[in-house]
This record gives sequence, structure tokens and C-alpha cells, in this order.
Amino acid sequence: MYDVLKVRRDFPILEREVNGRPLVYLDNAATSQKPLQVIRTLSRYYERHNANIHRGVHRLAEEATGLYEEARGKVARFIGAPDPRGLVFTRGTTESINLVAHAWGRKNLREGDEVVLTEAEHHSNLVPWQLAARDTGARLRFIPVLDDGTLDMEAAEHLIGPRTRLVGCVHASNVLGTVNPVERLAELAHEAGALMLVDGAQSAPHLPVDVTSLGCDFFAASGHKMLGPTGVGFLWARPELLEEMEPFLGGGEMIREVRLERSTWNEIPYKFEAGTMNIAQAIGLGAAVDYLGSLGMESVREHERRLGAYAYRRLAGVEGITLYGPAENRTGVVAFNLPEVHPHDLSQLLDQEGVAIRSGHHCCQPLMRRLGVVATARASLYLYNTEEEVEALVEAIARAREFFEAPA
Ligand SMILES: Cc1ncc(COP(=O)(O)O)c(CN[C@@H]2CONC2=O)c1O
Repeated sequence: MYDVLKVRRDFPILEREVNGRPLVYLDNAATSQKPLQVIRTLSRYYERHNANIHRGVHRLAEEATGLYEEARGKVARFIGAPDPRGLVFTRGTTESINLVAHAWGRKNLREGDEVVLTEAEHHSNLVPWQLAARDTGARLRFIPVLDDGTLDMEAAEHLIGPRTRLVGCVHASNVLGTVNPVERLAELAHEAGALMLVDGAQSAPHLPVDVTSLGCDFFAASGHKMLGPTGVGFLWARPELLEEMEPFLGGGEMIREVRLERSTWNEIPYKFEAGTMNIAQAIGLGAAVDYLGSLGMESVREHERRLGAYAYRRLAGVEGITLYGPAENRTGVVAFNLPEVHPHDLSQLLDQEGVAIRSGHHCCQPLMRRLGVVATARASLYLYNTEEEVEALVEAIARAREFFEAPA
């Protein structure tokens, strides 16, 4: 394990006050804070190495290209990808999944084919497939969520069958905190001759990920949720799939030869990196991966498992509260509701006390309907949060209730 207080000194924003109170940042599922090592990497790149990449023949361009491709290798190794050619930089999870739905989906889905998703998907692993199904005549099927927040795997075994062409599943839910059995879903998908896509937005920052042992064919994640800057994420795919897929975006870099009527494509992964990429952000993500590697993802996972269980236990002691998701095998995401306080009102009152959580549907409206609510409050912990911050949350909730119960 690592020294959390020592780690916190790497995150200057955690020293902030908000509304006259120490910031208690518990909205990490939305975006994480950034360590000085990432911030300084971005500054140093712009101060000393900034140039456009790949085509330039001058020293600066060579340095920038080297840093960018070094970042690709770091991220590939971080997720256990054997070949960095399968690592495509994107803007984030949303763009990564849209790339698959367009560049693989439009080419391979036909009338009557099925894409199996779950009731717990974030809109970015649902809407792209709705659009692909609309355009190809394919049909979407959904693995139900059980009352305890886990997936109905018996139903999954019946839903995944000879018509299935792709199974897509969120690895760790941004609402329920559930870590889903994507390895088993990948087995079921492959037995049916289908591919497996994992939405890793909430797992890559929080769990050790090895795409080979997961058995998936596509893995998508966002840099800003794993200590990196906004504007960068990645899609990992088995290189042979990328070779077969059509380009997603057309333009510079992704071409080999361009004629007026038609063009040929660059090799992977560049076929999928059209135009000037978010160079500095990708290099910043490489620094974020270095930082996470210095802590060790097993240690990050263990810290969040313990702190998440502590938060779940302390919140369960709040009278009348409804907690969503399983008590075990969860990340540090805890969604909850109080009977008499709307989550938006609660989060505003907590903000008055310096406590930052999120309220709303969390881009999971179908899951909100499954839970029988319109919205929830959500605290989401990360590697730098502490038990004292969980206590601050519980105390701020108690004061918010007093505010609403106080006679007018
Ligand atoms: C499970 C999951 N998938 C995909 C995304 C989309 O990621 P990008 O926005 O980086 O493309 C998110 C974002 N999480 C949302 C964002 O804010 N709060 C959340 O829970 C997510 O939690």
C-alpha cells in the first residue's frame, strides 16, 4: 500500500477551499484530479518539445513524435496489450466506442444481427449502437440488472446466441459500482462467434486491467478519469480487427496515397488517427500511467476496495437512505438517495460544505428507470481520498437533512 497523505501532496487542487471549507472531492467518476507530474509534463512539452508529429523532419518534430509514440507504448503496456499497434488514441471513451460502432459496426452488422448490451450501460455504449442498429437493421438486446446491482448472467447465457455479432458491457458501473464479469461475457460471445467490447471508463483508472486475460476484442477508456488531461482517451483493439476495419474519420495522417477519386489508407493505428491529434494530452496520459504504475494498480484497487466498503458501511447507517449496487465486489462509486431530499438539492447543500459529489442520471437513464428513480446522488472515491473525507460526507448529509427538516 502507499501513503495516501504523501500522495495527496502531489495534487495541489486538494489543498483548495470551497465556500470557506476544505474541498472534499468525491466526484472522481466524472473526472479525476491531476498530479503535479502530469501537469508538469504538459507544461514541459509546450515549453520545450512542442511540434506537429510524424511528418516533420526537424528535431522538434522528432522529439514530439518520440514522446507521443512513447506514450502509446506506455498506455498499451498499462492495459497488458501485447502490440501497441492496437492502441488508438481518441478523445475518450465516447469517441472510442463510436469508432467501433462506425468502423466495425456499419461494415459488419446486417438485418437480423444482434448486439447484446446491458441495462446498466452509459449512454456512450448505448446510443452509438442504437444509431448503428438503425442504419444496418441490426437489433439490440439487453442483459437485465438484478435487484442487487449485478448482471443477470443466466439471462445473458440465453441472450447471447447464433445471431449475436457483438457483446458490449461496462466493466465497472459508474452508478452501481459493480465490477461486471466481462471475462465470462467474452467467453459467451466467442462461443457464439461474436466479438466482445468492454467499456473501461470506470475500470482502467481503478482496477488492474489486462485485455488479454479479459479476453475482449475492444477496450475503451478516457484519460481524464485516470489522472490524465481531458481530450484524450484510447481504444484498444486486436490489431487484426483494426486491419479489417474501414477508417472512422478521413483526413491527413490516416492516408497512404490520395487521388482525386479515391485514397489508400495508412497502417494501423494511424488509419484511425486523422488530422492533428491531441499530442500534449496523449503525452500527459503517458505521465498519468507512469504515476498509476508507481503506486501499483493492485494498491489502488485495495485502497478503493477498503474505502468504498467503509463509505458503503457509513452511508448504510444514515437513516432512511437507499444505497444502489452490491455491498461487495464494487469500486469506490456509491450512488444513494434520501427519502425527503432531491439529489440535486442535496448535492448543492453538500457543495456549501465543500463536499463535491454528483447528482443526476449519470448518463444512464435506462438504468435509472430500472432502479425506479429519476436521479441519484453519487459519491465516487479515488486513490487520494481518505476516511476523514468519507466522515465529512456523512456529517454534511446529516446537516443537509437538518436544513430540510428545520421548521420554516
Ligand atoms: C462507464 C462510462 N462509460 C463512458 C463514459 C464516457 O466517458 P467520456 O465522457 O470521457 O467519453 C463515462 C463517463 N462518466 C460520466 C461522466 O460524468 N459522470 C459520469 O459518470 C462512464 O462513466
